[in-house]
Amino acid sequence: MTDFDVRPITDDERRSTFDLLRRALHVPRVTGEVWARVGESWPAARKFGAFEGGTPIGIVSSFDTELAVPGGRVVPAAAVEGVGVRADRTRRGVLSAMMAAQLAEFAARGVPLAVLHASEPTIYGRFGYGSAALGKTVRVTRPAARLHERVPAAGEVRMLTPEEAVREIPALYRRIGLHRPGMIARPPRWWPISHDRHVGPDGDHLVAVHSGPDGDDGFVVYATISHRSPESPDRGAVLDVHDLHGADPAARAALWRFLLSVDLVSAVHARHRPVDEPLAVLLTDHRHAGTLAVEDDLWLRPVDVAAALAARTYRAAGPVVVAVTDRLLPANTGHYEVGPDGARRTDAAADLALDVDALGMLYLGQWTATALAEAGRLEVRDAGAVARADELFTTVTAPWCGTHF
Ligand SMILES: CC(=O)SCCNC(=O)CCNC(=O)[C@H](O)C(C)(C)COP(=O)(O)OP(=O)(O)OC[C@H]1O[C@@H](n2cnc3c(N)ncnc32)[C@H](O)[C@@H]1OP(=O)(O)O
Repeated sequence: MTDFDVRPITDDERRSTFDLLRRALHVPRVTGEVWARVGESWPAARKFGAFEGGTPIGIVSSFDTELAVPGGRVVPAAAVEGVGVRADRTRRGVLSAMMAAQLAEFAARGVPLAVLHASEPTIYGRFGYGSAALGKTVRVTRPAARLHERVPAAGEVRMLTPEEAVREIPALYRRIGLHRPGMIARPPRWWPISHDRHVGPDGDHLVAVHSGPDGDDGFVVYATISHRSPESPDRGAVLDVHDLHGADPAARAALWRFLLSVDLVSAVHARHRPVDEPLAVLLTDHRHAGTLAVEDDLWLRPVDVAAALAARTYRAAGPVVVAVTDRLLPANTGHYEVGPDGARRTDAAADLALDVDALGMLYLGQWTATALAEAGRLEVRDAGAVARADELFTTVTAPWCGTHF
């Protein structure tokens, strides 16, 4: 049995908790020189540590962001990151205690939704997070893959210098906007660690920007993995896409056209792309764009169920009453009516019942009520309500986060 306290960390505990996290994720501790550069991106704010005496044994962190929800609204959200427990203190409730403290703090601040990317899909369901957006890993083989002649071709692609990439991409990401449910705003502290480090003067990633009729409207960040060897000297490199965003389909197609035009390349590889990105129909031959995997991408937890349900829109269908159970935030447990004119609490009898993590799965439109019912994750009390819930919650565009954190 371990005796530990969970509390917000202090400024003096930033470095030791950062080191603890890196150890939990199996990456080496940073040197003093690196800490001097990245330390500011690990502020004490929004972090709970678990401590034995004064020694940290666990950490959970988050940052404030905004999340696009179905219907186009962008709502405040907490992005959970930096979760780790010291290897000799796992499986004795340390994470559970930190998650409970963090969720209580989100609820006290009135944050409607929390999101995260999970290192393992088995961890977060018990804390009310549901797998809310999937991402696919694609591989487009070269040199045969080419874009169909009808794919619109307008604008120009230009490569940026490392200095330009650091300077220009944050504003371009903001200009592109959060146009898909699941996309999040990237706060200033996200960029040094997740972008500048890769694309800046010491990084090994390349950046290309697309300019359309109204100026810059898309960018791609990618790395080049050389596959040449003495045994196969002619084998081309693989372009590994790290970040690709475009304001509209034409900008995104132009960036793919650019990637497929780079010489001495045998394949373009991209992880965590939207599941409905129409790569196959952009190409003359579907088979040159293979989906290697479809994985959980964004996990979502309604923190304030009433506010979360009211934030998104619903398609036209008869209303349904959903009973939600939330073990960790019991104030959420209750009945909610959801219809084309919005969502609110109700005393009416429930047509459907589910736990808050399953509501997280339904929320961005990734999973249907039918799928959740078939999997036993949604209890059906009125058979007609499942089809109505399918219609209400469905979105035309698949949800996608597109930001690693
Ligand atoms: C958002 C992010 O940052 S993702 C990164 C998450 N971090 C990592 O993966 C780093 C390596 N792993 C770790 O540091 C730890 O194992 C953690 C943080 C995943 C879990 O911490 P723990 O303190 O062991 O969790 P805790 O003891 O509270 O476990 C609660 C329950 O979850 C289960 N659980 C916890 N981690 C896992 C896991 N990796 N796989 C399966 N079950 C797990 C426990 O068995 C326990 O189940 P129970 O309630 O039925 O008994």
